[in-house]
Amino acid sequence: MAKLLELDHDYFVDQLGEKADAHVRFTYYPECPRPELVYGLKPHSDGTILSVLMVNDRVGGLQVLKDSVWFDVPIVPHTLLINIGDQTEIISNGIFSSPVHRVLTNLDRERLSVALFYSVDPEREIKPADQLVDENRPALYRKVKIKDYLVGFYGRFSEGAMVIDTVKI
Ligand SMILES: O=C(O)CCC(=O)C(=O)O
Ligand SMILES: [Fe+2]
Repeated sequence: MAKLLELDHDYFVDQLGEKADAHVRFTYYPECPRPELVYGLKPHSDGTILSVLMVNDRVGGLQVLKDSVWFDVPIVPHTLLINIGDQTEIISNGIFSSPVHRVLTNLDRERLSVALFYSVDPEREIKPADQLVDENRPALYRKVKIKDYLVGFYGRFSEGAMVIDTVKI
């Protein structure tokens, strides 16, 4: 990613800091008698630098939003899905975007996923990289402490709002 943005090759690694956070979420989605009424996971973007997702290789349900249309994420067995998160969107000044995604429920099949979330040290602040800001492309996001961002994250998520909107200039 740093190479594509013409940043120092370890730019993102440096941003992570000494106490970068990694955690894992196992999600079990049971069968749902009314899938048209219930989300497995409602629309959100991940608050991370990157998320690595291992999805069920038989039951779909993950969808990604592009140009106001929901697309099914195809199932590719034995494949890990790498998802860019909000922290990367902020640091890249919007050049990489953190996709909005959701999970649908399934009438008669249960589903499992395992997600690994990688984040900057919660005590650090992030902002768009100086090299990606100039008069033609001003900073699109304000500086934010990761801890504050993630605290807001779960509150905003439960309200169905997009947390990244809170740091947009
Ligand atoms: O279960 C999935 O396929 C996606 C999980 C997800 O988006 C998340 O945990 O943030
Ligand atoms: Fe997610």
